[in-house]
Amino acid sequence: TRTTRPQRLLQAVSINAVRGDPDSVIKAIDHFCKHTEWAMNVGDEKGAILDLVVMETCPSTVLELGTYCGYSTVRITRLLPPATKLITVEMNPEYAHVARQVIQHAGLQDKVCVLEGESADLIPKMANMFGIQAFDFVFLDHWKDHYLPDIRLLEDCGLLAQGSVVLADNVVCPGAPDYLNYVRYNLKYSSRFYQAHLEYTRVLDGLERSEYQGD
Ligand SMILES: Nc1ncc2ncn(CCCCCNC(=O)c3cc(-c4ccc(F)cc4)cc(O)c3O)c2n1
Ligand SMILES: [Mg+2]
Repeated sequence: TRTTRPQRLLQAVSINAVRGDPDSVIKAIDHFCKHTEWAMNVGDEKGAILDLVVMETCPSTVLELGTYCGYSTVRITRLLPPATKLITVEMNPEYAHVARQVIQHAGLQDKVCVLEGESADLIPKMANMFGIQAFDFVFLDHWKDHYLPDIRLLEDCGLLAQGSVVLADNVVCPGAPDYLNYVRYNLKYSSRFYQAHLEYTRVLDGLERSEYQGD
């Protein structure tokens, strides 16, 4: 039977990337997506903005919703100090399996926990599962119409604290209008937009950075 796109992406990583070298994994995926087959990774242009926001946040607890093949997981985790942990949620078991192998190829498996399931089901269990109070950094890259309900759920579960940073991918394409409206006009957030392009294309897109101001 035909391979899937994530399996073909993983093959490109195993052939072209150096084991234990996250930057070579990132380069191998971007090369595959630019020259062989488009895939919905955050990509190199938006990825550079993601890097900057992560570095300025210096988070010790990170949550990612929507792992896909683990590209942004590797981008974020490679910037984190040793003691930190990143929890990433993926509901598609096949994507999760590929992501674990991509993350392992990068040598980052000890800093990452790939959780399989729906964000709405897993978020309420996270405080107990991991003994955490709040997330310093959250990257939203799952169903675009789940961004708003899930940021509200994070608030209700007390998983956002003053200074927590939420970065959302694709706020222009495919778009998350209800989410943008909420974070831009709600006094609980200080929000700003980073104009960019849809990964590997010239289509306009962007990231929204929203800092939680506390209850
Ligand atoms: N609730 C829950 N909990 C956990 C979960 N884990 C996974 N999911 C489901 C996530 C399904 C993939 C989400 N990502 C996208 O749909 C996406 C799409 C495009 C795109 C596509 C075609 C175009 F023509 C233009 C742009 C570009 C992007 O950068 C995207 O990130 C979950 N859901
Ligand atoms: Mg995305």
